[in-house]
This record gives sequence, structure tokens and C-alpha cells, in this order.
Amino acid sequence: MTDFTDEELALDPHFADQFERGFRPSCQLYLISPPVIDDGFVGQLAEALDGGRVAAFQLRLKGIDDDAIARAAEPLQKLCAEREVAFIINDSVALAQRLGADGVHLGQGDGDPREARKILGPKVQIGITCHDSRHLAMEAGEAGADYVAFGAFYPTTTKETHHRPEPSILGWWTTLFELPCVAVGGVTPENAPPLIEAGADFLAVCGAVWNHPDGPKAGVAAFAKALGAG
Ligand SMILES: Cc1ncc(COP(=O)(O)OP(=O)(O)O)c(N)n1
Ligand SMILES: Cc1nc(C(=O)O)sc1CCOP(=O)(O)O
Ligand SMILES: [Mg+2]
Repeated sequence: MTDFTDEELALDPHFADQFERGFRPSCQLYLISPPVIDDGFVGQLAEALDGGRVAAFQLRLKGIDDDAIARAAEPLQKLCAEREVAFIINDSVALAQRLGADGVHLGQGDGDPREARKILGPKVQIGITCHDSRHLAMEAGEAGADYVAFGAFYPTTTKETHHRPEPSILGWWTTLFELPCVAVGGVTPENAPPLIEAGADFLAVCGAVWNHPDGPKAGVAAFAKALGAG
């Protein structure tokens, strides 16, 4: 077995770097913002990050233009940098480039990952939505993605979804490929175990944290427990 120093084992916000060393870290939390936020959201994010380790935060705002997202992003990106949380922009390569984000998440209709790589360079993480499709995931890997996302594993009110993969797709992926995989869609601390056991590298979560009855800190803490770090 390879020996890793404590430093090497520390969580690394750059997804793929961890895996290129031939080491698959245990499953980590990837937080997605609510689709609409207000000025107080930076306080809520700070609270959430106090609940336990969060590997990545995705700013996923819908229905507003890039300038408005950029304004909202500024304090959130600063907080993420202070807390060593990867800051990921949803949907827009141009915005990710403009903000100097750590990554961009692209759906199947959000642009070509090869173009994104050309624009963003080798250091920016590119994640691709693959629904329930092994084919889309292999295509994303060939196109140079840093992670593939499967979902929606469970019913969700955060987004209208049309695909329902089985957890076994995560096991299939992790057996064959080193590239990290993300499980998304209706994930809660209670229903997460089959996804973790099947091999998810990240759980991407929105509602179960932001709508937690005891607040986002309790939401993240509940995931930390489910992930074995609480
Ligand atoms: C981690 C993660 N996985 C999947 C998605 C969904 O992306 P997409 O299919 O482009 O849908 P929208 O989020 O843009 O509505 C995601 N954002 N993040
Ligand atoms: C953003 C997103 N993408 C999905 C997909 O299936 O690709 S499901 C989803 C919503 C995630 O939020 P929640 O944790 O509240 O279900
Ligand atoms: Mg999208």
C-alpha cells in the first residue's frame, strides 16, 4: 500500500489532482447554491461551511444575467478561497473565466467541454452532467472533463429532472475509471449510504443543506456524519 503524508491526504479542492496520484479519497460533500439568493446568503454559506468539510461550492443561479451573478459571486468566491473550498460556476464558461473560478459545471446543452478546456486552460476543473448515461460519461472523460455527474438519484424539487440512474452506475464508473464521479439529485444524509457504498466520489447537494430545519450548519454536519467525518 502506498504511504501518503497527512498533507497529501488532506482534502484538495482540485478534484482530479487527488486521483492522478492513484489515490481515491473517501466521498466528499459538494454544495450547490439555492437557485435564488439574497445579500444575506454569504452569511448562510459561512454558517454552512462551519458545519463540516465542504470540498466544492457551485454557484448555480437561475434567471439572472452574468453581471448580476458576478456581483453575487464576489463575496462568495472570497469566502470559498478563505475556507479552501473550490468555487465552481454553473453553466457559463465565459463567466467562469471572467471570475477566475476554480471550475465550471456544464450540462449537455451548456457548451462543448473541449472548447471550455481551450478557453479555461488545464487548471480549471470542468464538470459535465451525464444523467444516467455511461456513454455520455465516457464521452465527457474523453473530452477532458475533470469529473462526471450522474443524477438525479432521488426525487428533487430543486430542478425538473428526467433521468433516474441506479447507484450501480457509480460502481461501474469507479471500477473502470479514475476520473471522479459526482452523485446529484435529492441526496440527503438518510438516502446517501447506497451512493457512498457504490463509490460516489462526491455528493452534490442543495436542498438537504439549505432547507435543513436546523439551518445549513446542521445540514452540512449531518452530511459529515453520513460521510464518516462527523
Ligand atoms: C454537480 C452538478 N451536477 C449536475 C448539474 C446539472 O447541470 P445541468 O444539467 O446543466 O442543469 P442546471 O444545473 O444548469 O439546471 C449541476 N448543476 N451540478
Ligand atoms: C442541479 C441538479 N442537477 C441534477 C441532475 O440530475 O443533473 S439534480 C439537481 C438538483 C440538486 O439539488 P437537490 O440536492 O436539492 O436535489
Ligand atoms: Mg446547466
